[in-house]
Amino acid sequence: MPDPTAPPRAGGPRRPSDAHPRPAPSLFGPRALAAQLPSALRKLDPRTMVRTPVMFVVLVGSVLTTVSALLEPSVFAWVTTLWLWATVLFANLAEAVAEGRGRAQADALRRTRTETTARLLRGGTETPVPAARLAVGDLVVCEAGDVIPSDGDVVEGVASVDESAVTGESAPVIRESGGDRCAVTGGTRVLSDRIVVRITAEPGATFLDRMIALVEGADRQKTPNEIALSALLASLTIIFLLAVVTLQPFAAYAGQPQPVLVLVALLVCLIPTTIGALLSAIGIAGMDRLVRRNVLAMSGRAVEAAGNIDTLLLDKTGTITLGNRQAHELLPVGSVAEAELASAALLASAADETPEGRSIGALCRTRRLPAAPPSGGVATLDGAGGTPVPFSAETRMSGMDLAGGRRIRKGAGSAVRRWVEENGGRYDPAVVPLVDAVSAQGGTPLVVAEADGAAARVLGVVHLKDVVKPGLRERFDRLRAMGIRTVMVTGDNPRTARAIAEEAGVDDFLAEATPQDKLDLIRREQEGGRLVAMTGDGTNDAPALAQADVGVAMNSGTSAAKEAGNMVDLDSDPTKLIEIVEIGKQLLITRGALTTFSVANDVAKYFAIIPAMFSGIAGYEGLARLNVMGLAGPESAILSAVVFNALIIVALIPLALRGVAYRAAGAARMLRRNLLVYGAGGLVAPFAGIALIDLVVSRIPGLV
Ligand SMILES: Nc1ncnc2c1ncn2[C@@H]1O[C@H](COP(=O)(O)OP(=O)(O)OP(=O)(O)O)[C@@H](O)[C@H]1O
Ligand SMILES: [K+]
Ligand SMILES: [Mg+2]
Repeated sequence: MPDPTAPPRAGGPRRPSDAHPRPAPSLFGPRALAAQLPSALRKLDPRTMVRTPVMFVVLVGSVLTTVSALLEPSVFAWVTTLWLWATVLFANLAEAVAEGRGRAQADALRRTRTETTARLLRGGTETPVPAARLAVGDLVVCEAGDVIPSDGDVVEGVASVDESAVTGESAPVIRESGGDRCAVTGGTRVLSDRIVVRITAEPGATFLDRMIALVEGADRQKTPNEIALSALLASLTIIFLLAVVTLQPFAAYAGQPQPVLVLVALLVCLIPTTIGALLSAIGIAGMDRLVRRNVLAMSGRAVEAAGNIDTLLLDKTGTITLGNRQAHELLPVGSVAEAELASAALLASAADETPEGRSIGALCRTRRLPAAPPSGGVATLDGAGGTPVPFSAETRMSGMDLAGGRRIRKGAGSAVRRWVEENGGRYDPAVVPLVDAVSAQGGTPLVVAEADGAAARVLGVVHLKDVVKPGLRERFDRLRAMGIRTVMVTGDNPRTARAIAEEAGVDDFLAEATPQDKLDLIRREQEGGRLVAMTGDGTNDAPALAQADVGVAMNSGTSAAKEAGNMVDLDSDPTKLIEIVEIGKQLLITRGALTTFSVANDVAKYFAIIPAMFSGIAGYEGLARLNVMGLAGPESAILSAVVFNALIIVALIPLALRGVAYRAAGAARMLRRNLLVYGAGGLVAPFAGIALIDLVVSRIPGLV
């Protein structure tokens, strides 16, 4: 058995710092681009392309120009056609590169998902079965050295577990039955001791499977913002399509109908191909940036919401504190002897599988109190037997009804007070200062009381001690600077809550909160139009995690919490939300910046092509004055615009994947700055770029 008084490690003292993000596999060099060429070619499938309407139009255009080049071959026709195909390919390349990074990680994860044999426990005997045959509810035994065959909850025992296969963190963590640290992940390895695990995942639907699907983007769906933007881009495309089609009668009237090739080139230059090509890559890259910080976002929608969070709710135990509340001292009330209190506390914990319950036995053992059980189990019932009353977050009590009629309870002061009074007793006022003293130190007081036939009475207090995670204050200060309000919610009493809230530096707290209260608090915030993030680890946090716009479950928490949230933090660091918010904001800003750039870009290209198309037509000499760039000739101008339009996609892939630089201060100011930089840049870049390309293109023999 690990020493229960040893410093806890579960999700704990890993510094809540700028933990090093996982290194990104090779970035966007020419080699990385070339490596993704095959996947980019595979994406030419029209069924895939049609999901991006803008690029689908370019694909159709490329087919049209190919046909026209075949019918009326010329150097101009073929070179332009080639560059139109390149445009489509570059768009696919952007997406392929973005996905490629996840794929490398998925491969690495797959390698850890080796074939394991589980030790299935049935009727007290063990049978070896392949992990893939385990069903939900099966019990399996895992001992030191065993790979845990599937996800589950520890129902018996305590063990240290190496979770590095999943989290990348080599320090072992404690997993134990009963509390908020009972969940184990398939593919991780038990380092010491023996645990019995109840399987909670269907084969093929384990956490590791989900993680692989996630980093691969297997079931990626467009987010609401992406859908809205796609719709906007699609309507712009239709408008320009109509504009280009109606141009033909004018040109014909002027005596120079334009060839299909030129019309397609014009259309492709006008529609927002840049953002159309990069949109999905931007979204994938955002998810990928989270993964590299050990956060698994189950949906892109959650990442977007994170960019706009107003309120962050944090659960106290296990999230703000290390989460291993341990019995630290026994405070008998009045004339009660310490041994009497110890004996009652032990009986009340005899069947309490929570870490708090078990720690009471451990305390009595280290203090060598007479009632302490010799070893192993928590307490013996002296053969008397009894009915355990398990702990629940609703009642905030646990205890035992002994066969002889004696009933013992321990729990939160307010809960035990009610119980004592309901059982005809008087809540001894002498216990109040004891409770307050424990609370003032940020500890959790558990009041112990008994009822034996006659009136109930209070015996004393068990001081459960917990430690606030280091380094939280500065991180909450940073959240405040980002305009995010932090609220701690806890089932503990208001005094304890206040002490911990002050020590950790949160803005506000809610004490004596039941799971329903947590849920109501989130709903209230949301009704005010605020977006709420919640960080939690316990089963009783699950409803709140599900209700929150961003629900970040600690990996150290229960499976219920991990199922309910839309993100899992593998480092179990409550302040990870800072990074999550930054990545969300960066995603939104990047998308906005590139959309601005793309549209501004297209406007500029208009001035390159229209004068070229109409140049040389009698009666339209005036348009030639619009040829501000002084391009060599109509063909060269059109081709240069098409080439620029294609190259700008490749040039912006790194920006789309890396995201625009994000600084915490003033999101509104940043937005304004970006509009200026990317809007003005988008207008100017094509003029310079097209003029330069024109210099090269006009030298192609046979073009003009
Ligand atoms: N094993 C136990 N037996 C009896 N009472 C307990 C036990 N564990 C906790 N309590 C009491 O119940 C209260 C609520 O505990 P719980 O762990 O549900 O808090 P919570 O809602 O998860 O909040 P947080 O985790 O943020 O502290 C505690 O403050 C304590 O007084
Ligand atoms: K374009
Ligand atoms: Mg909790």
